[in-house]
Amino acid sequence: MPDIAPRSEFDDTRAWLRALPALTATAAPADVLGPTPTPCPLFLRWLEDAVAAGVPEPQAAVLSTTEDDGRVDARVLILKDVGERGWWFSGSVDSPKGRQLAANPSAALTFYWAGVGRQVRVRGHAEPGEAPVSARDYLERSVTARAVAAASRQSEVLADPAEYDRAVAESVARIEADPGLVASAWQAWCLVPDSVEFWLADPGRRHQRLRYRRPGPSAGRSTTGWITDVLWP
Ligand SMILES: Cc1cc2nc3c(=O)[nH]c(=O)nc-3n(C[C@H](O)[C@H](O)[C@H](O)COP(=O)(O)O)c2cc1C
Repeated sequence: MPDIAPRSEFDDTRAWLRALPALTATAAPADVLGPTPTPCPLFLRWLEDAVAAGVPEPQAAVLSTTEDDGRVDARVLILKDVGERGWWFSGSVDSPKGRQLAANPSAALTFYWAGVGRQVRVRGHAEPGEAPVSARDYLERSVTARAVAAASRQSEVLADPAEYDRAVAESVARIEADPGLVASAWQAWCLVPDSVEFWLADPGRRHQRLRYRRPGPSAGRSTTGWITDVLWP
């Protein structure tokens, strides 16, 4: 990141924001969008590229969901696994996101890897994973992370911070007494995609976009289950 003058030296916030560099990644190798039969291997290749380029926390993504009244909600979380079935993430069924997904499983995951100038958008529906998958995910967390997950009334108002400390301490004690304990609300979800878009920045603003989508019932011609389209930038 080049040296940028502090915000106070700009006329207004707008001017400061305009001065911040964006899409600074250098051009990618020509074959970087070479399509694979399904989106999963291409995603993994891109994720490997992001890791190799030192992109911080490339496994973090924005999960978008909707509320009952149609309002959109979104938050960052961690990608737990990827395979041909879909993109896995986890959290509490009692959290707002858990309730939103139960009411409407339509969801999207958005990855942005600035260091390599790439974005991936995964859209589809979230399926609750099988109980052993959720249990394994929970048990792989640290004791503290398990205790917080078990104790937390996530996203509710915390009136008294001492209440949090008490609840987590009790939860740690329960886990230490029974290390195999799995919080009943912990859930792994699989975002089963119907569309996955790969977006590649170009220094000359001729960005490249490749979208995979599952054909509708009438199309029925794809051998892999996916159709690819190049999109206008
Ligand atoms: C880098 C990062 C990783 C996170 N990972 C998770 C995660 O894996 N699962 C989760 O439930 N929340 C995770 N969070 C917290 C969520 O962003 C969010 O605050 C929380 O899940 C409550 O969201 P909700 O009220 O929409 O349910 C993470 C936050 C950040 C910034």
